[in-house]
Amino acid sequence: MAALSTTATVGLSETFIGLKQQGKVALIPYITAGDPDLATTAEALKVLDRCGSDIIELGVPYSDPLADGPVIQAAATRSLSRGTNFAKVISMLEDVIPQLSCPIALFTYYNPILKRGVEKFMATVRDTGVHGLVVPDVPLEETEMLRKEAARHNIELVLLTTPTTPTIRMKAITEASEGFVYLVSAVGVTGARESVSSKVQSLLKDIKEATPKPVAVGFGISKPEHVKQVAGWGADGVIVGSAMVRILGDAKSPVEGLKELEVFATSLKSALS
Ligand SMILES: O=P(O)(O)OC[C@@H](O)[C@@H](O)c1c[nH]c2ccccc12
Repeated sequence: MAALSTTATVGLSETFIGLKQQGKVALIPYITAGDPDLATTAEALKVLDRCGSDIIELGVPYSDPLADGPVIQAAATRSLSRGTNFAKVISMLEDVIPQLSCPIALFTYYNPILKRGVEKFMATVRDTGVHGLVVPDVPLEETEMLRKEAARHNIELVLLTTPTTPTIRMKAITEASEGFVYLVSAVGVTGARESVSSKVQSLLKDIKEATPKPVAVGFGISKPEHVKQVAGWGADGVIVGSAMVRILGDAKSPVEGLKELEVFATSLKSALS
C-alpha cells in the first residue's frame, strides 16, 4: 500500500536552517523503541510528529546502556524482554518514516553497530530513511571511520560535548559533529531533573563562539519551563527523553500513554512558540 504522505525529507541541518529562518527552537523528543511494544512506538512517532516535533531521536534498546538513568534503562529492559531487536526496529521504521514529516535521528550504543559492521549498519539505516545518528559511547578519536561511513551514506553523525569537556576538545567535537552539536547539560546519566544547571548558559555561549553549527541541549529537561529557559539561553534545540519515556512506561495502557504523550509534547511545543 502506498504511504499516506511522504513529506519527510530534510535532514537535521536543513531542519535547523528552516527553523532559524523562522526564529524557532527545535523540539527534539527521545523515546526508546519497543517500549511498551513496537506498534506503540510507531504510533508514538506519529503522535510526536503531529505535535510539531522538529526531529525525533529514537533509541535502539541495548542491554548495557551505561549513559542512561533508571527510566531509560528500565524502558530498554522491558523492550528487550519483549523481543525487540535491531531488525524489528528497522522494519517498523521502514513503514513509519514515509508517514512522518520530521527527520529521525537513531540513537544507539556503539556495540550494535560494530556487531553488524559499520558499513552495513550505515547502509541499512540510510535505506530506512533515517537522517541522523547519535552514538554516545564513541570517543572523538575513534569516530573517524564512523564519520566517514556515515557521511558516505548521507547520515549526519551527531557528537556530544559535556560540561567537563575541555575547551580544545569541545572545539574539535563541534568541528566534527554533523547535523547539530549535542550539549549534555549535566554530568551523570539521563533522567528528569528539577532544574537545568545555569552553567548551560555559559557552555552554550562558549560553543556558539566556537561554531556556527546549531546546538541542542539535552539531559534533565522535562518541563515546559525548562524548555523555555534553555531556549532563552540561546539553544537551537531542546532534547527531552526520560520525561517522554516515563509517560509511555507508566501508562495504564498504550492508548492512555499515547494520549498523555500528545498532551505533554504539545505543552513543550507551545512553550517554544
Ligand atoms: O533523558 P533525558 O535526561 O531527557 O536526556 C536526553 C536523552 O534521553 C537522550 O538524548 C538520550 C538517551 N540516552 C542517552 C545516552 C547518552 C546521551 C543522550 C541520551
